[in-house]
Amino acid sequence: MSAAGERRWSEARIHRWLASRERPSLLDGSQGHDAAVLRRMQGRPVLCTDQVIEGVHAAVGTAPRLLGRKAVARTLSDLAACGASARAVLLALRLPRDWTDAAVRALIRGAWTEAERFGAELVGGDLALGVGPASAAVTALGELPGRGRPPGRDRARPGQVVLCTGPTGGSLLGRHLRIEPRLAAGRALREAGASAMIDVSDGLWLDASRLARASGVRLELSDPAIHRDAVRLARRTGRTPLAHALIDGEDHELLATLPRAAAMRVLAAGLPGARILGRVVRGEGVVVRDREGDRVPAPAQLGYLHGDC
Ligand SMILES: Nc1ncnc2c1ncn2[C@@H]1O[C@H](COP(=O)(O)OP(=O)(O)OP(=O)(O)O)[C@@H](O)[C@H]1O
Ligand SMILES: Cc1ncc(C[n+]2csc(CCOP(=O)(O)O)c2C)c(N)n1
Ligand SMILES: [Mg+2]
Repeated sequence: MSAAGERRWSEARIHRWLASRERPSLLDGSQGHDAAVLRRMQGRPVLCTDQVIEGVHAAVGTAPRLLGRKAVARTLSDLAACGASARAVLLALRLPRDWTDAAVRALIRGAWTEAERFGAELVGGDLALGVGPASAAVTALGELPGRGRPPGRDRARPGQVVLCTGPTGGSLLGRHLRIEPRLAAGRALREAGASAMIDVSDGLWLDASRLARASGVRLELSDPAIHRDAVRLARRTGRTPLAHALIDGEDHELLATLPRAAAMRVLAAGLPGARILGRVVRGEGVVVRDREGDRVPAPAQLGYLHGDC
């Protein structure tokens, strides 16, 4: 990471640079303090955390700006699965000794720019020297307006349809570094009456199975939308585009269950790329059918599981 003549990063210099940036408007306490005291929000607070590790979530040598962007985007995607809006993020960095000041600043700027794109502010974080690969952990605070029960993984009900906000597969070709957290879609789906939601991070089949298991139902999916990246990747791997669409992961589309009439309304109101993939029935597990209506056999690995790949 360090180029000839460039200085290796120092915590003191990064802190000074952070102190010089504009004060986040959500901050009620002082900037750069031990903890960020925030102004009161109207809705319910929603919290989640996620991380990006070099070599695991992104190839070693990925541009620091993209690491920061991805760390925030994948965390905001979990807020989207609750129908929440993003408000604030914290960024904890573990950085190798040979990174430069410029690289560290690029990562942090990548993170805060991504947060701001969705109306959230970077209000704090942590910096530490790490032995081994870089990692960026993001904790996000969201806000859930209204009073109704938020969507869960455990509230899919027989009779509902299954909706997915976009095509899946082939994210490893580059889309996984430019995740689009579906915050607006998550809010629209919750308002329309989605009772269960999950963001597809580990693979459509695996995440659908999690939703099915938590709810005690079966999901029947047919002819899922295949991203063009899945078709491109299939040419290299010898797998089918459908297999990539079902198991690749890091799509970060939302999978939601809701009454059919509500799904039709939300689609008619405008959710580009979204489509009804199937239905919720009594039973367990996930059944997938291809375009011809033939049942797709479940692969040995339904998606990405740390420790099992
Ligand atoms: N180290 C941990 N300590 C406490 N709870 C955890 C820990 N790791 C995961 N969980 C909880 O387990 C549940 C499932 O975690 P999982 O990582 O599958 O969800 P997720 O955050 O949506 O994943 P993704 O990283 O794909 O967004 C979540 O409620 C999460 O908060
Ligand atoms: C270098 C490199 N190798 C593999 C992958 C693919 N990958 C990594 S983590 C993950 C699932 C989501 O993670 P989590 O369960 O932590 O949310 C997937 C599909 C990648 N992006 N970069
Ligand atoms: Mg998730």
